[in-house]
Amino acid sequence: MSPSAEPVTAETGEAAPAAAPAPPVLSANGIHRRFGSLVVLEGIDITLAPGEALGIVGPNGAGKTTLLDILSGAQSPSEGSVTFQGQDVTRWKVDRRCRSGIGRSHQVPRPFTGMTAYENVLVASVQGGSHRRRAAQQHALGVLERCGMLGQANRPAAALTLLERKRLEMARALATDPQVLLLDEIAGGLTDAETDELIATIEQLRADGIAIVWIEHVIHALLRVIDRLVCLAQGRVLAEGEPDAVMSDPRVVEAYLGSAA
Ligand SMILES: Nc1ncnc2c1ncn2[C@@H]1O[C@H](COP(=O)(O)OP(=O)(O)OP(=O)(O)O)[C@@H](O)[C@H]1O
Repeated sequence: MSPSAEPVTAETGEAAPAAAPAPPVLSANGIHRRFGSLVVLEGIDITLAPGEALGIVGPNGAGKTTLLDILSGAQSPSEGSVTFQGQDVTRWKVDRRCRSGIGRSHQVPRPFTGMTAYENVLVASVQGGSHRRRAAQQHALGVLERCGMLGQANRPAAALTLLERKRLEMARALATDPQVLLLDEIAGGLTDAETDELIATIEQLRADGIAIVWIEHVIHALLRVIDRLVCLAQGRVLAEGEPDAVMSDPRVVEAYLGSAA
């Protein structure tokens, strides 16, 4: 046996070439977004590997939600493209991207308040997923269980606590069977104990192989889950890479926390 850590080929005994990294499941390529003369995003390139958890931070107004809107199809870029599983999906609307495997939670949960938690997830399961009626019912119950919401299945959405509404928001996104889940400030306003519960759920989704893009101001929660971090400021990528390194980058400290180290 070779003492080298490199794999060797049987025929030649030479080191085998390293396996190529998996192509990104989702990428934003040269994204610009303008509203009239206001430039909100200016040449953003990001990639998400299969099963990866990518965090996005940045000061208020940096363009984070606009970028998530462009990834989900809620907005079109002024320039640039979005690629999902190797396909250019830039012109695809939200519903088509959703059915194809891009799920999204919103900063402000938007359940149908007159429906129960179960009915909310069922609607998402039927409309966003590819489930027929009976399968959709089973699927909705499974998703509620995955999000720790089975006990609240029959409660009206309007009667849920903040944590439960956030869980329901995630469940509605999951009901569409996403391969990529886009989370927009899901931890805001929760207690530490509630944040722990939410993180456990998100970690389980990761363990199930779902890739995640997570925008968050609650940095300590984000850092417990993500593999890689991007900091946006004034519509540009200010820093990108290993999360702790990005958070201690002096440019990030100055831009995001508002004070030089
Ligand atoms: N529809 C719009 N028309 C005009 N300006 C907009 C529009 N949507 C967003 N903006 C502006 O774009 C900038 C970026 O907004 P965005 O919501 O993407 O920032 P953000 O980083 O998510 O901020 P926050 O952390 O406060 O949620 C802001 O200055 C905002 O006012």
